[in-house]
Order: sequence, then structure tokens, then C-alpha cells
Amino acid sequence: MDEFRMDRATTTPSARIALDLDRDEGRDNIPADSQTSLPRDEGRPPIYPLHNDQSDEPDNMGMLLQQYCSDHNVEVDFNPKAKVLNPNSGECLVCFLFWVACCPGVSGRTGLLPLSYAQCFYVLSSSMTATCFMMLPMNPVEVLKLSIQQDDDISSLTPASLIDKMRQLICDDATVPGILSTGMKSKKSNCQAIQGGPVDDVKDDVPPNVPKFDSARALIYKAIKPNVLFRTCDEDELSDFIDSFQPITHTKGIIVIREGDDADDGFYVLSKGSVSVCEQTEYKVTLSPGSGFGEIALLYSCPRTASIKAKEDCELWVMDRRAFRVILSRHKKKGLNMKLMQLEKVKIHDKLLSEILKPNEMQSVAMAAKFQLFNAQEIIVTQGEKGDAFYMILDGLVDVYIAQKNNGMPVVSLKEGAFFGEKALLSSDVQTATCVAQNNVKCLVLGREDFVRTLGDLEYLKNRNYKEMEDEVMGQG
Ligand SMILES: Nc1ncnc2c1ncn2[C@@H]1O[C@@H]2COP(=O)(O)O[C@H]2[C@H]1O
Repeated sequence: MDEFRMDRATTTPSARIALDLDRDEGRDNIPADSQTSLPRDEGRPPIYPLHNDQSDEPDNMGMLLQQYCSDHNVEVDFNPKAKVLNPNSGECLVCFLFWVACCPGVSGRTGLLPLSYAQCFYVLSSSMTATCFMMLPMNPVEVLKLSIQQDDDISSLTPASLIDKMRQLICDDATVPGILSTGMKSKKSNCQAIQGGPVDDVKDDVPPNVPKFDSARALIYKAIKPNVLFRTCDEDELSDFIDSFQPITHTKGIIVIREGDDADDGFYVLSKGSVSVCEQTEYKVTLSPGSGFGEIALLYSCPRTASIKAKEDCELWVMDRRAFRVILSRHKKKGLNMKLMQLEKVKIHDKLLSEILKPNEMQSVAMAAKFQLFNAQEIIVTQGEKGDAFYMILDGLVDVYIAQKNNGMPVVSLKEGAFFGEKALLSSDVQTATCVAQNNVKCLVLGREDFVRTLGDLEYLKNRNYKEMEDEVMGQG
């Protein structure tokens, strides 16, 4: 490999992060000559809409990422055509590694998926995959090395920590040979948060609601519940998905899914008959009733990765792609609103969080906060340990113990609406009490790092409010 052909990749600063490599030439083996370079740095770079077609919220994860890049002078080209190449070919100039360690079904089978930058945002802005990603411009050898490391806690990645990871790798020539490490040159004026709406809007769509017998619902439930596509869905969401499946039949010999096709159909559950799975004409496996398939293209907006052929006359249920996106988007919005409602109740010292933060900052916090479940008797925080998160109780009871107080009995039991760990947001103090789930507890959890990185220092924000009020009064005087 000739020094990974970094010459073209580094002719412009922004090329360090994104290259416009055209995947249409083939997924795995794209000749370098066929790759076009982007017209960058001719004044203002083009602004591309985000390919976030699951949400109609302007304030999505992708936008936060862009905003963060802009605020921290990190150059990222958001060209949705920038492509990820399969690193195994060794022919890529720069790879974006999209680490799918949290999707065992996917990573186990396909390893690193070739995804476009736009597709990265698709996954990035979707809560369903627990955001397992790293996007690294790096050489294939490093990508392969990283692909076998699966021990990072990537579920807690935020735009800020993602960029930090990128920054570390980009800036460190020693760990990423072949990557030109120039200083992070500011393009602040050029990088902007983009009002990226969905490419094809689904917000007015009404997903189908097909009545089904209980047995059919049970069959679909069993098939979708363990599938990576639905791994973060709650029961309500699963039920809405089940409603939207429609019946379809295929006769023996019909190709239900063709490898390489764009997935405009959807996700299937086989209810009668059998189908065979082939990858590049090689037979892989036969699926029987109760199996679900078609998740990969839906999840990553990539072409179908295998062909599925009816081995006999088949009855199937299919959920189309648009229905999938509408339902997902609705639930995502519902989840965000629920988080916001909880956050609005939070008081830091004597002030409501909503008085300290602006509405868009509240939104950012809500997006960074995560639901977390604790089993009965589980210790949530331990007295004396360093606090790193803030917990709001949504459901259940939490007993608070303080060493040497109350003869080992809880000093208080906190219920729904209460919160603890707020000190962690204000300083790096140790926990002043031990909090234990009395029964099954559901919390909204906000990591201090997330909070501070997304919004800056809370003390500053609190003071800022007073300062703004003072300024207003002075202005009136
Ligand atoms: N080796 C395999 N075993 C079982 N199912 C597979 C295998 N490879 C691909 N598939 C399924 O076949 C589907 C083809 O369309 P998708 O790529 O959307 O999603 C794919 C998976 O659901």
C-alpha cells in the first residue's frame, strides 16, 4: 500500500475528516482514480442538509455535533456524499470507522459496515442503536485493529466525547500513521449548525394499522424483540411497530429481497414457509417461520446485504421503511418531551433548571440525558465515591443512607420526581450518601461530563442569569 495515498486526502484541511469517495463504484473495492475530490476551501464550504430522516427535530444529535465542531474549531465536512469504504480492501484513502460493537448481530456478521457519512448521522441521530460509533479518518490497518477492540463504553458517547476521540486520533501521528497532523485550523465562520430536515419528510405520514390475531402479534413480537433494529424499543413502541406490519405472500422461487437493491420495502417476518439466504450467490442459511430479516438496510440505509428467496410458498408480514421511520420518530419525540418534562421539575439549589438554562439548552440536556433502570437493592451511588452523574427518579423508590446516621436505616426514601447527585453537576465532590434502589427504579441520568461539555459550567450559567437580569435592570435605568 503506498502510504495509504494520503497526499490527496490532505491537500485541504477539511479533507482530514471527510473525503468525497464515491461508493457507487462498488462497496468494497473502489479504485482511487475514480474518486473525486471535493471543491473545498473555495471561500465558504457548501452546506449540506443532514441525512437525518428519522426525526423532524431541528435540534438533533447531528446538529449538536456540527455545532460542537463549529464551537471548538474542528473542521468537519458534512458532505452527505462522503463515503466510508470497507477497510479490508486496503484501497481506501481514508476510512471512517463506524464501530458497530453495540450491535452484536451486525458486527458479528458483517464486521465493519461501509457507511456513508450521511448514514453515520442517520445512526448517530437515532436512539435505536445506542449510538455506537466512532468516525475516524485513519488507515486500514488501524481500522482493522480497532475493529477487534470492543471494550469501550460507547453507549455514553456524546457529540463532545465523539469529537474528542476524533481529535485525539487526528492529532496523534504516532497512533495513526499516515494521518497528517496539522493543527486544528479554525473555520468557525464556515462551519455552522445546519437546519437539516429530513430528506424525504415523513412527519405527516400515518403508518398503517392492520388488525391482527393474537397469534400473529405474538409471532411478530418474538421475531422483532431480539432484532437489532428494535433493540432499544420499549413495549409501546414494539406494539406500534407490530400494528404496522402488513400481510404479503410470495410463491416458491420468488426473490423476496435482492442483494444490492436499495431497501425501499422494509423489514420482514416469516409466518409460513421457508426462505433461503444467499450472499453473493453463496448459500448461507434457511430461515423458518418466526424469523425476521431485512434489518440491515433499514438500519444503515445501505443496499441489501443478502438475497432472500422463497423456498416454498410463503406467508410473510412486512413493515415498510416509511412506517418504521414515522413510528421511530414519534417515539423519539415523545421520549424527548418526557425527558424535558422531568428536567423542568429539577431545582439546583433554589432555582429551577429551566430558569437557569435557555429552552434550547434544556433541549440539549434532555438529549444528553438517558433513561436507566435499576433493579431492587441495586446501589446507584456510593457515599465517598466520586460523583459523575445526576439522577432524576421517574419511577420507583430510592433509599438514601448516610454512614453513621440513623443506625444503618435510610435517612430518607426518595420517590418519583425527586433527584439526587446534583452536586456532581456542580463540582467533582464525592457522594455524600449512598443511594439504593428500594424496588425497580427508572431514572433519567445526566452525566456531569455531558452536562458540562454540552452547556459549559453550571455555576457560570447560574451567574449568567443573574448577570443578565442585572444588565436588564441597568439598561432600563
Ligand atoms: N448470514 C445471514 N444469516 C441470516 N440472515 C442474514 C444473513 N446475512 C444477511 N441476512 C439477512 O438478510 C437480509 C438482507 O437484507 P438486509 O441487508 O436489509 O438484512 C439482511 C439480514 O436480515
